[in-house]
Amino acid sequence: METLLDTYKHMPCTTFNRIFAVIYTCAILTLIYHHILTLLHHSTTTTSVVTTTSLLISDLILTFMWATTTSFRLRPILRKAYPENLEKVLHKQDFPAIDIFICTADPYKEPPINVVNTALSLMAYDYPPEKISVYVSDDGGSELTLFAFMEAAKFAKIWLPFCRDNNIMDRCPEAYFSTNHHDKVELEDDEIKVAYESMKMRIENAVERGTICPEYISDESQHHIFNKYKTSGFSRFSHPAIIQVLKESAKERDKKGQLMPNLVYVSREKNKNCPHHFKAGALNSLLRVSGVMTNAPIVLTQDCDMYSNDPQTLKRALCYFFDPLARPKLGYVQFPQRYHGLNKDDIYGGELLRLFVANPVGMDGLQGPSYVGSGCFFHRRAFFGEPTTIVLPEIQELRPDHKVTKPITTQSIIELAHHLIGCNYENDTKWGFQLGFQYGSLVEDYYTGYRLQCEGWESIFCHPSRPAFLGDIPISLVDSISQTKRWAIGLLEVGFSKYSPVVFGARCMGFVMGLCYAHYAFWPILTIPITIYSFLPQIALLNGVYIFPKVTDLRFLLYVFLFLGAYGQDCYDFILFGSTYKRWWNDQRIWLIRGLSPYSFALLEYIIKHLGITTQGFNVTSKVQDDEQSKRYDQCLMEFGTHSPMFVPMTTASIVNLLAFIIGMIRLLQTWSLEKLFMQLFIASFGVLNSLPIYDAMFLRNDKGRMPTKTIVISIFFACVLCGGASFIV
Ligand SMILES: O=c1ccn([C@@H]2O[C@H](COP(=O)(O)OP(=O)(O)O[C@H]3O[C@H](CO)[C@@H](O)[C@H](O)[C@H]3O)[C@@H](O)[C@H]2O)c(=O)[nH]1
Ligand SMILES: [Mn+2]
Repeated sequence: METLLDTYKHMPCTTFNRIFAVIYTCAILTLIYHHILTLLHHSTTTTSVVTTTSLLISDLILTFMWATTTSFRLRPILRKAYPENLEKVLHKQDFPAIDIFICTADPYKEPPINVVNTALSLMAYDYPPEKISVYVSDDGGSELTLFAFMEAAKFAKIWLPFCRDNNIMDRCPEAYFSTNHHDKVELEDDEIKVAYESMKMRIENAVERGTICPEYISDESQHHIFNKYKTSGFSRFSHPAIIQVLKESAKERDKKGQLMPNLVYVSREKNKNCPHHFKAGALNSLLRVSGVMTNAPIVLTQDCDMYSNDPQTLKRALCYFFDPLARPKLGYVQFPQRYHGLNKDDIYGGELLRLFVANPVGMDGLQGPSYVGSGCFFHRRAFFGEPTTIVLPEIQELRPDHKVTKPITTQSIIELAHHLIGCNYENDTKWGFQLGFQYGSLVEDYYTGYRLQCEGWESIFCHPSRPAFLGDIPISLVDSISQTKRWAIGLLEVGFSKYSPVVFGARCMGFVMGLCYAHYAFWPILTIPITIYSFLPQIALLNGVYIFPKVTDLRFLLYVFLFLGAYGQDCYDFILFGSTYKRWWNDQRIWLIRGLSPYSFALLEYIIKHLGITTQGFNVTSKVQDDEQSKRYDQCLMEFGTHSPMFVPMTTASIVNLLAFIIGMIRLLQTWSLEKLFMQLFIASFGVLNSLPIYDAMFLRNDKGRMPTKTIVISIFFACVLCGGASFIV
């Protein structure tokens, strides 16, 4: 299909994917059939009943996950937008206004200078500046963040005209100054660099001291604002609402006399007795504040570390909003999350290629991709009910079609805005349920996108070759798996709710879309098959029990096909979407690690929560880079450092696999017969191969990121208990 603004085409692999899916399904059914036969007719001892049942359960779960993955492969499409044609369709004065939301939550984990960089890169979009409003939500309630943005407001005056006049691509100052190829613009460049460095120095200095140097505060009004943060009892968990308009488009011009975007700082009221719903709560506050101030029809949500890497992105997104043929009920346009600073082989699988690229391409051919929290342009209207029936907010000023006529600094507007972000404002309203971003899951992004699509909204995946946004990735193992754990808990909350994708979702959106969403919702149950396959065959081998068919058995070929088929197709996807073999290998390893640790912990915590014992918070991922740690990350070393219970399952598994491998090899040398041994020995060897970086961290390295002795001791203990305990039972 082709229009002036965009085109799309089906991926050539579609036919192959569909045929392969049919063949693979037959193979799976045969295997399951054999498991059941074995269970009914050949399981005579308790051990064999237990092992066969475990394998049956594992394979059923793997089958389910395979089916959900396949739903992404049935109709993948690739799109292309032509932002250069936008003005042929739409006069410049008719370009819509946009409200950009940036969330930050902790000045020590999310350095304000980085948040400022993100904001500047977005303010500098190639777009009429007076139509852009940037709203920053500070859930950290910190004057350090406010101070950083006051500085940014000043710096923007020279940065925006500089980018515009020289047509700069890297509009994030930090990214611009850390590359060296800016030839033409040297003189001005130096001057701006000095201004940037001095701003950076002041902001970092303030963060380091934890307070703002008096000489940085230029006037009385600023003093007055910062005093708000010094009142007694003020903390990030308990403080009044603070809104500060740092730049008002209508009043201020940049150094070259052009209009500038609005820039508004918002820190919603917090109170220990009021649930604040983490990021979803912050975003709903911004929806309301921006509603009364500017009420732009287009809204962009952005994580604080995700800076813009391409000034055309907004126009690119608008291509879809203004193409009536693209999607009639378009609710949002999602760009993938991409990252800067990944190490060469991406040791923690931080690229998340499947999650952020391959799967969305697949969903794009259906009803559209899920929402991933950042880099997503929404129709404001999508937050107010189904495409055909609007859900009205409690006050007229918040309606998506309300026209704002007064300047944003009007006293009555400022007062109303403060009121709208009070702790108790949302009580007895529809916010978080029928209006705005959804509450009730730690992955508010996934859940919100899901519910929007259930309501009938469609979405589009936009994946230009130059990344639209670039963000930070966790560079230590514990950060990476803690993030996965938080996601997993959030996903379970959706998976086992009354809105579960397998039932509710499939009914609203159709079976295949339901399966796509179910793929994520039930991610964490992968822990069951992965844990069983990481321990059971190995422990059985150690005890001389053989639980798989012999090499000469036909069923052996079935296993070979199933294994190679799944791994092969996964690898093929990786290469197809432009990654490398090594990255794929690391990704499949981290898949195993996630199955062993974060998923199992998530499942456990989810259950504990449902017994009403505790609740989980949103543990913000650290975006601070420790130099030594960064160096090890760049060398692709796995970072352990300090003990975490989450390291134990993976380490225990690596020890058990090593033992099984050694004993298996000894048995092989003694008997020279591979027939019965082969499959279990193969699985153990595969485990060992995957555990190489773990052995390295345990025994060979002596840098600070090596595995702590405590983890080693605990893991060895568990390994002994497992192997010893099993031999006792057998
Ligand atoms: O109470 C909170 C907690 C977090 N945040 C912000 O949410 C964003 C994402 O937090 P981060 O720690 O970076 O989480 P990630 O796991 O890296 O983020 C992914 O997963 C989140 C859901 O768990 C989504 O919200 C994000 O958009 C998505 O990028 C950041 O800008 C935070 O400042 C808040 O504003 N308030
Ligand atoms: Mn993040």
